[in-house]
Amino acid sequence: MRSLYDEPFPSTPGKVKIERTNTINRHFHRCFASTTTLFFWALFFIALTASYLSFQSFFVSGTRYLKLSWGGIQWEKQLRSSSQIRRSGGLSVLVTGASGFVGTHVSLALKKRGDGVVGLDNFNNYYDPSLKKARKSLLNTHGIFVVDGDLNDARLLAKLFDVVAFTHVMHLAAQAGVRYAMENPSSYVHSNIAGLVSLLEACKSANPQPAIVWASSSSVYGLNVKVPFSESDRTDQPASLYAATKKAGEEITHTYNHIYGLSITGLRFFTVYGPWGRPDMAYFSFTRNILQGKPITVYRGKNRVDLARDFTYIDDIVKGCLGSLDTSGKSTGTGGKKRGPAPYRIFNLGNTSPVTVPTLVGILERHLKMKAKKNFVDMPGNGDVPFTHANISLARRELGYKPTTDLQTGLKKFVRWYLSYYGYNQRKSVN
Ligand SMILES: O=C(O)[C@H]1O[C@H](OP(=O)(O)OP(=O)(O)OC[C@H]2O[C@@H](n3ccc(=O)[nH]c3=O)[C@H](O)[C@@H]2O)[C@H](O)[C@@H](O)[C@H]1O
Repeated sequence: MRSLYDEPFPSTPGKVKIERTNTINRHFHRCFASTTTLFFWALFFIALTASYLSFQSFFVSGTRYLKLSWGGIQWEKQLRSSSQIRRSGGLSVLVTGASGFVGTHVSLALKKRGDGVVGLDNFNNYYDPSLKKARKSLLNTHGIFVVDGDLNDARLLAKLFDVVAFTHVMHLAAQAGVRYAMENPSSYVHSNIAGLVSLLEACKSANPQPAIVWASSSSVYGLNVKVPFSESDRTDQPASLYAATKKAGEEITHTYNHIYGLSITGLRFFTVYGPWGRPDMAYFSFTRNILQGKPITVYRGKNRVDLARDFTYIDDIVKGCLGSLDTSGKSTGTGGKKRGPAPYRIFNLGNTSPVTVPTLVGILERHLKMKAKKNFVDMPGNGDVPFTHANISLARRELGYKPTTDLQTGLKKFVRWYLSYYGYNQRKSVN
């Protein structure tokens, strides 16, 4: 007797000869024998897949909701307590990039004088996040709550403005670093362009609208050769993507000032250094390498000319930031509508005395009591500029800005902090 398997499979289900199969197989083939039944099965499988997918997406979004690092009664309580103003005429400030170098110092200074401060930081890993966490702990011990979140999270920003009526935003969150822009260009667009717009959108819709003070950069002067750099000088020749995104930020904030009446102050920081600084910056990485006996690379410009920077100490920058907040003037809009013109300002915050990079190395050698192993290398074409030099007349006049710390003194304070933070006296390794 021939079994079913001896029969060749029919090419068309409708042509199956049912009488030559057993009962079960007959049913099986009948099911598939008509196009109507096929259609039914196809529908059934589509419905099954669709319900699986919708269940999965419900499950994923549910999990995401549960994992949110912000929200809830306790979280809102922390926000309110942190933003509490404790002096008459005080400010309530949202500090973005609060666990960054400048953000930490500005937050502490504001809190110290009785202003309310809430921090926001995404704790990204551009440099050692443990340093950012340590800064966050420092802020916590001073009663400053730092929200773990990203500028591009519009829901989070809306919630922050919902819970606290911030009078000011000190916007310091950014993708920093001039040379890293060639390695990771999209991170500059994400933070310095998209993140900025997301923040401005939230500020424009907030009621009351806060005044905004934000960090631009000396790098916007790019290939400008007129010294010292004044705010009215050319800034349309950026040398790096970092500089280009900061310049774009100046244009974007102008638009929001013009359309929505947001009060805007942009600060062009000149190579800020000091305790709790950024490990990617030259003074910091030079210190680390000198202590570890590793060589450092010192860039040189055309014809072996030394590069120079208008290195500015953190305490001076903090004074400039607070002066800017205090004099910012009000935003004029409500509910996303402009009611009148609002201030739009840009200031240089520098030290006005450029120092060459080899001189910086010499100062570090003296403070560390160790010799650096220097490798001089021609400046690579990676976005660097040969020198920076700030004209600060405008900031002096409008903000009362007056830097008082020279590089020698500032680096001494930095080295003292560095040795203590990394436990270097106990010969703990530094990464
Ligand atoms: O004012 C700004 O707007 C910017 O300041 C800072 O940029 P820069 O002035 O480039 O500081 P930084 O990297 O410390 O290099 C200092 C000098 O050391 C030289 N340099 C650097 C590294 C190295 O290995 N060797 C070297 O010679 C280098 O060629 C340069 O001459 C901020 O990082 C940036 O985020 C932005 O805020």
